[in-house]
Amino acid sequence: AMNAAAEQSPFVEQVKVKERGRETRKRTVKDFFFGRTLGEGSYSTVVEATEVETEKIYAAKILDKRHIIKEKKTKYVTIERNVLHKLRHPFIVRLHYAFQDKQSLYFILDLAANGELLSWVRKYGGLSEPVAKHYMAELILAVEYMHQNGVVHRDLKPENILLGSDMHILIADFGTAKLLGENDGSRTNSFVGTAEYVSPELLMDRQEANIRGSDIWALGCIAYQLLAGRPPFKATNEYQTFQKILKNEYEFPPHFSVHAKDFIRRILVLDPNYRLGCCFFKDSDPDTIPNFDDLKSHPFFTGIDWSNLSNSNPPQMS
Ligand SMILES: NC(=O)c1nn(CC2CCNCC2)c2c1CCc1cnc(N=C3C=CCC=C3)nc1-2
Repeated sequence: AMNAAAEQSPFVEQVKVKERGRETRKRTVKDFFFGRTLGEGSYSTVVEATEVETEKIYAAKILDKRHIIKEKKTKYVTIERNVLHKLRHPFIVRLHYAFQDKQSLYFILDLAANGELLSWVRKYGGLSEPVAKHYMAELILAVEYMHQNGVVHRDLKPENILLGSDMHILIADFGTAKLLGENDGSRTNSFVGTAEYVSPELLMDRQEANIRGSDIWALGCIAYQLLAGRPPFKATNEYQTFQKILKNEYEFPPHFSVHAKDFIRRILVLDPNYRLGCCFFKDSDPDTIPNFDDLKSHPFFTGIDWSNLSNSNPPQMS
């Protein structure tokens, strides 16, 4: 043990850090070379970033401080940083470093080298059932983990489901996430996701919406889209799309299997009380740890080895 005086000296601090063996030296902008742009947000840009010392390649999400303050988004950025810091899962982009300079915040994240799942769905005009089933299974494990850690994504869609170099998914963009149980004082959920994936209850009454059920509704829309090549509720404008959602107006293309249709039908139910996977909805005790067993046990997932997904080789896209 060290005496009190020794504890205070900065040198000792360094020694302690080294003893911990984790390389926790604070990174700065100078530690990275920034390359091609991967995506632009309203107040952030995502670029490839190579760590000079290790030559490891990451994705750097660079957020403009002045713009965040001007647009009053500091709360969202704080939530995103806390969520990214908290979540550790093979199917969710990890935050490796966070630092700032005078004008920007930097989140150094896993790079998803194979881009958006959406591009693959578009390329094949919809995926085969074995491939769609595999990716829905990965997505269900990732969303179950998020919900069990009190995080609701709120904007799940194929654009935010990325693919790593190993072709496993990496869920991105927690800029719209909500941390359950944190009463941040905001009564209404001011945020609504992307039109095609918004749940009916969120459209009807934001206050009452159990936003975890909204992530599950989005899973139903994504399952449909992976197989059909397009989302179930799509119209010429947002208002028409919302009408289709509220009237539960969608059809299945002929190639959908009986199990695929049944799985999607049981999720795309207007009343979240009767939606597959929303069992937590009934007992309103907020501390119930949600589990997605009702989703995982559906016959659509026959053949999926739930305990080994992140180690398995994803099926060839087709
Ligand atoms: N908003 C984000 O947090 C974010 N945005 N992107 C790029 C977007 C491009 C448009 N669609 C949504 C994602 C990323 C991240 C997280 C971290 C992240 C990690 N890897 C990639 N990789 C890409 C590779 C090729 C094309 C697009 C993205 N992208 C991101």
